[in-house]
Amino acid sequence: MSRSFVVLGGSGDLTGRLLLPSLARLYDTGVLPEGSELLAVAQEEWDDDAYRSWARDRLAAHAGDLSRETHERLVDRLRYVQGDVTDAADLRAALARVDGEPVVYLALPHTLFRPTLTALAEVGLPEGARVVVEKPFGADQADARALNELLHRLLPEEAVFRVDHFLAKQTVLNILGLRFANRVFEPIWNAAHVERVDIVADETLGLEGRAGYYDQAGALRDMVQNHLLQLLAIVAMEPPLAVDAHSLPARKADVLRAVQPPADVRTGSVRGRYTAGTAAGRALPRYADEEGVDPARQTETYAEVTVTVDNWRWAGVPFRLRTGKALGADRQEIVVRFRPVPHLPFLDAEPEPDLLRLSLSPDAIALEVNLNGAGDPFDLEREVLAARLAPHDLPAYGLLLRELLDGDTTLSISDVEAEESWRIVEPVLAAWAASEVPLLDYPAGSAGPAA
Ligand SMILES: NC(=O)C1=CN([C@@H]2O[C@H](COP(=O)(O)OP(=O)(O)OC[C@H]3O[C@@H](n4cnc5c(N)ncnc54)[C@H](OP(=O)(O)O)[C@@H]3O)[C@@H](O)[C@H]2O)C=CC1
Ligand SMILES: O=C1O[C@H](COP(=O)(O)O)[C@@H](O)[C@H](O)[C@H]1O
Repeated sequence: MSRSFVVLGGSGDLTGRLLLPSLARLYDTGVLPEGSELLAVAQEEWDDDAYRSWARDRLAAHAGDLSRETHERLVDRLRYVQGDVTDAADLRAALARVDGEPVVYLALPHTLFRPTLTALAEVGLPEGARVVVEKPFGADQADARALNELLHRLLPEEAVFRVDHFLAKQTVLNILGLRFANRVFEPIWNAAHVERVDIVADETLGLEGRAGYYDQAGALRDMVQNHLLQLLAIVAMEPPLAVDAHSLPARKADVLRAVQPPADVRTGSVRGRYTAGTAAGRALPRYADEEGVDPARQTETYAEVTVTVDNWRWAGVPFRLRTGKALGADRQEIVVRFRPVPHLPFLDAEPEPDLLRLSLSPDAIALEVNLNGAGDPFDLEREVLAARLAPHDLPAYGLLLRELLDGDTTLSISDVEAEESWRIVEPVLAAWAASEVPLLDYPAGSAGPAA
């Protein structure tokens, strides 16, 4: 049976920049069955033609490498319904327009997940339906629990897909290969050999017109609660029995249960907000002056939190999670820093620690080591053993949508993981809301707030 997508929030940035280009690619590669359609729901007063015209623009901007014919094949299958997704009558009318087993995709601001699922529960879903929920999964742990209860009333857990597109990034999937398909890393992948781990997602992008969502989320909810903790989970988890829907989410859930927030949030976290400046050659206004921002909300655009993983393998190793918008350079990487050797047989040498850099953009893996240099064989020099990863056929969202169509939840976030991730960040959110940690300014284009 063909599957049709009902995208709630089908006129948003996520849909235009990531979902439509990925769907076009899936049509192109024959993964998406010919009869599949996409029904977008949003509040704009558009008809099908107006929506198709918007979609054409988005595809031209974000899927320029695909042919016009491929764009048009998708555009022909797009339809639009104006409605309020929190209103049961509007949802019923939208669902009545699609045949078969729908995939209902909540491409919405997180504050709308609960009212939307409540309305969806009132309407009910046909047998075989699937529901996809974007990140952040709610606003806090209580909200996540309520969302899980609503979802479980509607569907079995196997039909729920909590998306975190970082899991489908090439380097992240390669961490599984690196760790579990090689003999060399796993014996040293523990507190005896690893001194610290840094997980960084710095962006030069600013708000980019997303105030409606971002100003209520902030950097901690937007990136740390989900993407960065998922990266930590993949780096720190125990070996899964198999890379499948049973083992992978279960091992990630285990390690997330062991993660502890900073003992003192005042010293274990930093929050900041950008002021006017130039990032990646673009002049950006103060965040507080961006359209749609309420400065009184004190929304942070930079977040840094150091957590520990209190289990046998990682006791005492700090994991620093850092992300920010409007920074001086794009940098997405995990850096594993190894401890010094127990005895150095080279006199007067003070070598840097070995570093394993897992870069998510570009997708690359590099091991920085100390080797004997040119000339004097007793001098040490820094060398980098590097590999660029072979490109995947599909971008992260394409891969996730393919998994979703196959009904494979290996890369979905489980109900337990979603709630545990909130447990970890909640003390930080509470301390920040109580102004226990100052909101530091940093100029757009800089390296971030001075810690
Ligand atoms: N943008 C990105 O880069 C990424 C976003 N995400 C996640 O995707 C989700 C959506 O983000 P994004 O697309 O950026 O947000 P946007 O603010 O760009 O889009 C929100 C969408 O929701 C619609 N909407 C809002 N309220 C209602 C309502 N009551 N009824 C019907 N439609 C409504 C808006 O339509 P209208 O304006 O007509 O109301 C719009 O289509 C978030 O959870 C975000 O975390 C995840 C990864 C990347
Ligand atoms: O989920 C999100 O991720 C993007 C960064 O993802 P990338 O794949 O473009 O690196 C971030 O810009 C956005 O704020 C956040 O919602």
